[in-house]
Amino acid sequence: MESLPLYVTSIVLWLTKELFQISVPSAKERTFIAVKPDGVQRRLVGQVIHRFERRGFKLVGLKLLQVSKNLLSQHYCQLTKKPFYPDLVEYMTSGPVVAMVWEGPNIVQTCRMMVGHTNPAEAHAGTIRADFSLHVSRNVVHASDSLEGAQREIMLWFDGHDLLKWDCIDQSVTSEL
Ligand SMILES: Cc1cn([C@H]2C[C@H](O)[C@@H](COP(=O)(O)OP(=O)(O)OP(=O)(O)O)O2)c(=O)[nH]c1=O
Ligand SMILES: Nc1ncnc2c1ncn2[C@@H]1O[C@H](COP(=O)(O)OP(=O)(O)O)[C@@H](O)[C@H]1O
Ligand SMILES: [Mg+2]
Repeated sequence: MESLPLYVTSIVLWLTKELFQISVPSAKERTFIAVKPDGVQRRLVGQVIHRFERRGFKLVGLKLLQVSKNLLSQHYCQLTKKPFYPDLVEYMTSGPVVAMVWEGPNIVQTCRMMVGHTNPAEAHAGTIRADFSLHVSRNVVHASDSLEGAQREIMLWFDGHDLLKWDCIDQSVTSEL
């Protein structure tokens, strides 16, 4: 059987989405991920990146930096009253952090699942925190916990110019959705 012309397929696809109100997750959703100082010290950066790459997500921003207390207080503004906050600041400024922005469908929620519970003792096996850490105060990675949080954190840690728009040539089908 001959296949339908591309424009017919596109119109049918568009009509189907409109008629049935199918919501397709945006392939452009972004999240902020950081390998914390313990992860960098333990040379886990490559393994963390590998997890997101093999899942199929796209890296759009990456830098190694020494975090200032000022940046950290903005990043963790909701935690400043917590009893562990002073230790958290000391830990997060104790050495370099690898800051990243990743892109893909449903990425905020998926990365949270891949990172696992805040406390590694409660994280499921197979998550980054369960596989690489033992204690909540040294839990290797940060991942944004909501879409709004991701947007706020990306703007805080990155200059717009440092985020790259590029096409994964193997993902042209999904990027059209
Ligand atoms: C809740 C809690 C957090 N922390 C530390 C470890 C957490 O990674 C960090 C922030 O806590 P949270 O933001 O509550 O944990 P999180 O899983 O969202 O971690 P992150 O935001 O870094 O992705 O504070 C403690 O040291 N003790 C605690 O009781
Ligand atoms: N009870 C705790 N004791 C020490 N550090 C903590 C504790 N809870 C959270 N943290 C630290 O604060 C970070 C941020 O906390 P939170 O945003 O609540 O969790 P998550 O990192 O999972 O988003 C955690 O990743 C962890 O490093
Ligand atoms: Mg958090």
